[in-house]
Amino acid sequence: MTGATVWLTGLPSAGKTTIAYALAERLRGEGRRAEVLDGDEIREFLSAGLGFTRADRHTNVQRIGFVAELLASNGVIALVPVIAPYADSREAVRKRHQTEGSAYLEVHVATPVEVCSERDVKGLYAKQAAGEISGLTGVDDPYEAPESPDLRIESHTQTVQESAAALHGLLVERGLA
Ligand SMILES: Nc1ncnc2c1ncn2[C@@H]1O[C@H](COP(=O)(O)OS(=O)(=O)O)[C@@H](OP(=O)(O)O)[C@H]1O
Ligand SMILES: Nc1ncnc2c1ncn2[C@@H]1O[C@H](COP(=O)(O)OP(=O)(O)O)[C@@H](O)[C@H]1O
Repeated sequence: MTGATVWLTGLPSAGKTTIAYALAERLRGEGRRAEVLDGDEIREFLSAGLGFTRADRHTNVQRIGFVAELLASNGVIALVPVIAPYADSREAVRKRHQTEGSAYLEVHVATPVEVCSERDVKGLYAKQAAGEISGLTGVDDPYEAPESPDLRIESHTQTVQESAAALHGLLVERGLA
C-alpha cells in the first residue's frame, strides 16, 4: 500500500493528538501500518534541547518532516500531530514530500482558541494567563493558519470519532486507505 504523511496542525489542545491516535487505531484495525509522531515524544528525543523560538520550531518541524517522509515512502501512514505554526515551515515539509514522490496531506484542526483554552489539557493557557509562561502559540505567539488545507476539522462541533472518520474519509478519497 502507498504510505502518506498526514500533518495535523493546530493550536495546543485543538485535538491533534487525540484524532491522530484514534485514526491510527482504526487504520491498524484495517491492516495498515500507521505511526503517530507525537510532538511531545519527539521533543524528548529527536528534538531534545529545542525550545519554542521561531528558529527552534522550524528545526523541530523539519526534523519531524524528514522522519515522516521516510516512513511514508516505506508504506506507512505517518500521522503528525504537531503545531507547526509557520506556513513556510509546513511548505518546506510539503516540498520535501513532493520531491521524494510521497503523499502529503495537511489537516487543520481548527478549534477556536477560546475552546482550546477551556480544554487546556496541559494547563498551558492557565500558566500563560498567570504570567508563568510566555510565547504560547495562538495567545502571545504566532499561529499562521493554513489557507487551503486538504481538510479542516472543526473539533468543537463533533466527537473524536466523527473527526477521525472525516480524516479517514479523506484518505479513502485520495486512494490512501
Ligand atoms: N510556548 C509554547 N507554545 C506552544 N506549545 C507549547 C509551548 N510550550 C510547551 N508547549 C507544548 O509543546 C508541545 C509540542 O509542541 P510542538 O512540537 O508541536 O510545537 S512546534 O510545532 O514546534 O511549534 C505542545 O503540544 P500540543 O499541546 O499537543 O500541541 C504544547 O503542549
Ligand atoms: N472532536 C474532537 N477531536 C479531538 N479532540 C476532542 C474532540 N472533542 C473533544 N476533544 C478533546 O479535546 C482534547 C484535545 O487534546 P489533545 O488531543 O491533546 O490536543 P492537542 O494534541 O491538539 O494539543 C482532548 O481532551 C479530547 O478528548
